[in-house]
Amino acid sequence: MTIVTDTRPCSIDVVLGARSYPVSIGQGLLSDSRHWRHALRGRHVLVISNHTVAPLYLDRVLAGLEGLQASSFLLDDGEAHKTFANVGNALNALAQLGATRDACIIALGGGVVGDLAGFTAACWMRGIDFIQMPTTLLAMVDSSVGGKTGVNLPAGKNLVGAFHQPRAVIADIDTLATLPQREYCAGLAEVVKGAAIGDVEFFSWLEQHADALAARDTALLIEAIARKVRYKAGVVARDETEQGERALLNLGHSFGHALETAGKYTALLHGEGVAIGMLLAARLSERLGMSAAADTARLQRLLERLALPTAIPPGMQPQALLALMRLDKKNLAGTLRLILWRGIGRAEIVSGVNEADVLAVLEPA
Ligand SMILES: NC(=O)c1ccc[n+]([C@@H]2O[C@H](COP(=O)([O-])OP(=O)(O)OC[C@H]3O[C@@H](n4cnc5c(N)ncnc54)[C@H](O)[C@@H]3O)[C@@H](O)[C@H]2O)c1
Ligand SMILES: O=C(O)C(=O)C[C@@H](O)[C@H](O)[C@H](O)COP(=O)(O)O
Ligand SMILES: [Zn+2]
Repeated sequence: MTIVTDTRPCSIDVVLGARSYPVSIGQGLLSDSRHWRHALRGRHVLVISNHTVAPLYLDRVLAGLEGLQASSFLLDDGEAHKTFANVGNALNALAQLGATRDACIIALGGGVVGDLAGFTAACWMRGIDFIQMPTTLLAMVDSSVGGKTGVNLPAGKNLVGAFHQPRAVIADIDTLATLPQREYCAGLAEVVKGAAIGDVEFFSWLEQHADALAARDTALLIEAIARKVRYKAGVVARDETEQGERALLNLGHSFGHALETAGKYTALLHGEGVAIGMLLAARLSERLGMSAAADTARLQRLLERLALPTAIPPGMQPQALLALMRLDKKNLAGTLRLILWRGIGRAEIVSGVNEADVLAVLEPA
């Protein structure tokens, strides 16, 4: 067993030419504005957060904005509020602030806040700066990195959006102290996803340390965040706008997004949908002769040890889930295009997947 004890801050670059940016991971980063204030170019700053996170951490950020014209815009909490209407409300807050083109939005919160704030930044005056300050594990390891921004429609997840990269990502792991355990575990699902797609050694490392990670060991957590961010940064640098390889980061998401939508964004957290979705993708891959049952079993065991759900919640109908999957953004020419699995560390984009095979894995066992 490898022993991990290093808790020093670290920084990982997302390399995208003139739009490159650092992802800083460590403790005490929000309170010490020397870590992020240099990324602000103009005078106007709008901090977008929500009614749960703002009472906990907004004062730390506002303290670092002294001397600037800053205000905040708060969302109600939850995935159901990642809407077009709220982008409109946030844009109005920018107008009220008198934000010029050198203004900056700071996204302080989880993936919902980050996706919506990033999209708002992409829209205001056709694009202004934004900084991601993720406060959930999921946002630290995934949504704050890579520039996918957007909102949901009643018809499905993330159907409207833009690629718009942040100027910096500041992941202050002190904020995780207040994160509920269920949300923490949902973030671990996106860590497992990275390993399942592209890093067999990382997958074994997660198996080795699953219990300590679930118990939030600080040094292991920093290492896990850094490894996942490094992996994602590499994929994004090679394929920023998902012309190819980046689609692999969607392992489990065609199923997962359908599950989240079917649950009206309240039954399952995003990471939970991804956990179940990865297993369904693994079972479908097995059915198509692409992967072995032993790999599916290893994936299921790891997810269970991280307290993640592995079964479709009762009452969700296979046909209804399939209908939602038909609207997934990866599909082309009216056929299903899914990310399937060749076993631990290897995923693949597969076009023209037969709907009968998908239905077979959606049926209750
Ligand atoms: N853009 C991307 O690449 C990308 C990647 C993955 C997920 N996503 C999106 O991210 C969203 C999921 O993000 P999430 O899991 O962070 O959910 P979330 O933003 O809803 O946050 C989860 C919950 O934790 C609360 N919270 C946040 N920080 C907290 C803290 N420090 N202490 C206490 N409570 C805190 C929030 O108020 C919320 O109730 C989904 O909309 C998903 O589609 C986007
Ligand atoms: O960054 C990516 O690329 C991802 O696919 C990361 C996913 O974990 C994330 O949930 C993303 O929002 C899904 O994107 P979408 O294009 O399927 O909406
Ligand atoms: Zn995701």
